[in-house]
Amino acid sequence: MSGDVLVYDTTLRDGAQQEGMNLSVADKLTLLPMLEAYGADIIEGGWPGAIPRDTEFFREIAATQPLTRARLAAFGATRKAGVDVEDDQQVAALLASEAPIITLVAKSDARHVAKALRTTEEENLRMVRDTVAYLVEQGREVMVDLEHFFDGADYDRDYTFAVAVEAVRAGASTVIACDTNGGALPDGILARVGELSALLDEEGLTATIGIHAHNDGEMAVANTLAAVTAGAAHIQGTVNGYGERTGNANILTAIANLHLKMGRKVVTDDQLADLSRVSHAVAEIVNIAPYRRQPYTGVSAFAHKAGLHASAIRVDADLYQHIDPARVGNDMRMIVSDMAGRASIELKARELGLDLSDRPDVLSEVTRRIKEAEALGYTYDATDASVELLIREVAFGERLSYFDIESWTTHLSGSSEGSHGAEAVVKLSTGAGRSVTVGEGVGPVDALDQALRGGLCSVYPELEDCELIDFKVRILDPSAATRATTRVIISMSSPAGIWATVGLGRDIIEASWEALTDGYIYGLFKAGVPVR
Ligand SMILES: CC(=O)SCCNC(=O)CCNC(=O)[C@H](O)C(C)(C)COP(=O)(O)OP(=O)(O)OC[C@H]1O[C@@H](n2cnc3c(N)ncnc32)[C@H](O)[C@@H]1OP(=O)(O)O
Ligand SMILES: CC(=O)C(=O)O
Repeated sequence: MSGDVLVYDTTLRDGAQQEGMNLSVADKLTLLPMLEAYGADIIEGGWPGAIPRDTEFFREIAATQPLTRARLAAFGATRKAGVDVEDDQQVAALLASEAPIITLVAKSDARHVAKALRTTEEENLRMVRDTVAYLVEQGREVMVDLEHFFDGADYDRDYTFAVAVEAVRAGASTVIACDTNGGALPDGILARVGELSALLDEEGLTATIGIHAHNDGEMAVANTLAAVTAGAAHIQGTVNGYGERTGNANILTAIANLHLKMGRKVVTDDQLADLSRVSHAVAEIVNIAPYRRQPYTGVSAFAHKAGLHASAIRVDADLYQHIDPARVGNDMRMIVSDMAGRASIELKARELGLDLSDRPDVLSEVTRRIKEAEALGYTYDATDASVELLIREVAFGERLSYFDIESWTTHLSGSSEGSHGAEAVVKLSTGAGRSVTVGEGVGPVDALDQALRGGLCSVYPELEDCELIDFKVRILDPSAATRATTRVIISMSSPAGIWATVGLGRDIIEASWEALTDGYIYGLFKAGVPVR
């Protein structure tokens, strides 16, 4: 354990219970170093014996021993009612997993014992006792997830607490109070965890108390922190809060709050500074787009849009941020929009490497043009490349110039049987002369892109590696039907990075053409090609 609260990661088990998440064995193996990187002390790998992929995962780990620091936990249930623990196939599978830690889920709500297990309260206590004692005898560390602990305690406090005591008496190192249905509030968590801690003391029992909180009331992180305040020294959660239904406590947010706000050294400073990278890397592997507004690690977590904020931030960044974003590996960003003031533009320019602090005329002109353009329908929130082209144009008195477009045309051919594709012709001139290029594509924008690339790449080979990776269309005034204004945002990538440009037009082709030409201009600029 790096600090005074142990971090137990259940991304690979409870995280994988999220709707739409489907982790292969290879995915789980790829995620392991990421979970270790942010400072997980224990990684729960899944439920061997229940889920064939998890059985395979534990086999792989036993064979390859990939963990460098964290310990591995296998998750499973207590023995079945009426079955000897030695004969329970799922308990046997937990042992076969070779995981040094086994986390058992035990019913701790009397209603679940009656309705879900359909057994007696006494038999459930025996199931807990037998399974914990047996696994401890076999040399495993055993932790017990007290399922529905908080709801159970509200219904029949004595029974819920009796299950916890039974687990500790049988040898469990840790009992985890679970808010399985995710509806608890911090006050209740604080009280119940405090009572559990006091009860274990009264009984002369020693065990770590843990917390496992679901997010159904959007309280999972708050509840986790409340439990720590009440004496929990083991927190469970998942990267980015993945998990069953609305998810689990986001372990990254919980760690950042504990470390930076509550003075609990849960991970090292270096691990803390890796939180943002891990959040995004894990999102890539599980194939779920990162949540931009995720606290601490989201790309918008330290992004400022309002002009008034920017004007104060220019003097002191801490005036409008709750922590220094670098502590969690994130960055402050300025967003330029019609809410910008001159300070926003100055800070954005600084981000781009331009000092405009003594150019009030430029700041005013860019601000004016941004507001005017946004009123027409342009958007600059997510199109930094268009913002940079505009700032440079105003600051240096002319647009970056690599080519002149003489004309472009495109047409789509079709018949009653459907569309047959599109063709475009682009006539342009560069320093190397005039060219006329034909492009063919699946649609008119694709054809225009092919023709433009064709004309440019022969002169600027730097564009060979540049590709169009995303294309978003928005009709701004749909009530105007076919006369509506269309906005297109195009994203491009090259070895130099990813950038986005915006175009506006009376139709999708005109809007795309503007975004496309700006995209290539920016690509040439990013590649360091000198202007004409
Ligand atoms: C709160 C949580 O998120 S816990 C984690 C939940 N995760 C999962 O359920 C994912 C993996 N689960 C599975 O693959 C399957 O549900 C299995 C293999 C565990 C069980 O499958 P099946 O044998 O077909 O049973 P089924 O899923 O229908 O019902 C669960 C059984 O476990 C019993 N059970 C539930 N909790 C416990 C427990 N803590 N201890 C012992 N038995 C339990 C139920 O009473 C039920 O028994 P029954 O078959 O005699 O009615
Ligand atoms: C164990 C578990 O996942 C829960 O109670 O929510």
